[in-house]
Amino acid sequence: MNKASVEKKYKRILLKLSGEALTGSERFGIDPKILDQMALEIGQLVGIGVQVGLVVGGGNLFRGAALQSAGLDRVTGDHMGMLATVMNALALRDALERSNIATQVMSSIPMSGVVDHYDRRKAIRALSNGDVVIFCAGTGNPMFTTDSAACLRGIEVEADVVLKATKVDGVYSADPMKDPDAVRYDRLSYDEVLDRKLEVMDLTAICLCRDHRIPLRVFEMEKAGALLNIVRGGDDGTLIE
Ligand SMILES: Nc1ncnc2c1ncn2[C@@H]1O[C@H](COP(=O)(O)OP(=O)(O)O)[C@@H](O)[C@H]1O
Ligand SMILES: O=c1ccn([C@@H]2O[C@H](COP(=O)(O)OP(=O)(O)O)[C@@H](O)[C@H]2O)c(=O)[nH]1
Repeated sequence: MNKASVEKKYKRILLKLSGEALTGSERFGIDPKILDQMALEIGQLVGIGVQVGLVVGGGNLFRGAALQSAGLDRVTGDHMGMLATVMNALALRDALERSNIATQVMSSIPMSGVVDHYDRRKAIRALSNGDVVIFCAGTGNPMFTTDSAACLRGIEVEADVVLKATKVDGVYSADPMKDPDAVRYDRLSYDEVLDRKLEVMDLTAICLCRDHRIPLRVFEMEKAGALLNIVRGGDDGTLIE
């Protein structure tokens, strides 16, 4: 089958995977079964010629805010959080390469001998060649999140959309994990998310997407086939644009 002939809505995507999604049935760390499942789903996209950039979180290992609550200095905690995303990226690359998917890891924090340093032009070239590129170490700066890093890298590499894979199946009027009466939206404008302070993503990330007019879709990672369906034009989750 000719990859180019497969109908798809997006040619280049930036997929954000939360660190917590990697824990699967475990309480902490990385569940290898989840990695293999993700490699399978990402492989389906590569198989139809979609260019995939990935940003991976670190919340399954460390979060700066949580470390601060435990008494650590916030900036030190954020550095630990960013290093956690590098570990997740290495694990994800391993799973992708075991599935014969060519993958490059680029870190915002230089880490010679372990992963490449982020270089926008090299990233675009790798994506154009069909390699999966995993962007790790967030933005490289404390006080930010990997959601913001995903939107930033998505804008920089000129992705058609940012897809945020998460635990819930879209954006709701309130946190659906806490409020059983919360109502799910199919579509929202950036300003509606900001004005209603819908907390599914941090507001910096939403502002970046609004200012650079890149659409954003929030969807449930555990729903099998959702990712492929979205790339082919399906409407799983909530579209923010
Ligand atoms: N309005 C909302 N709509 C959807 N999810 C929301 C909303 N407000 C808060 N959330 C929460 O945001 C979480 C998604 O954020 P995510 O970044 O994947 O998780 P975390 O911040 O734990 O890493 C969901 O699990 C959900 O409980
Ligand atoms: O640009 C960034 C991105 C991440 N982090 C730190 O890395 C942690 C892990 O990232 P995040 O919480 O976004 O991961 P996720 O919730 O997606 O698993 C954060 O809590 C921050 O401490 C940071 O300091 N700067």
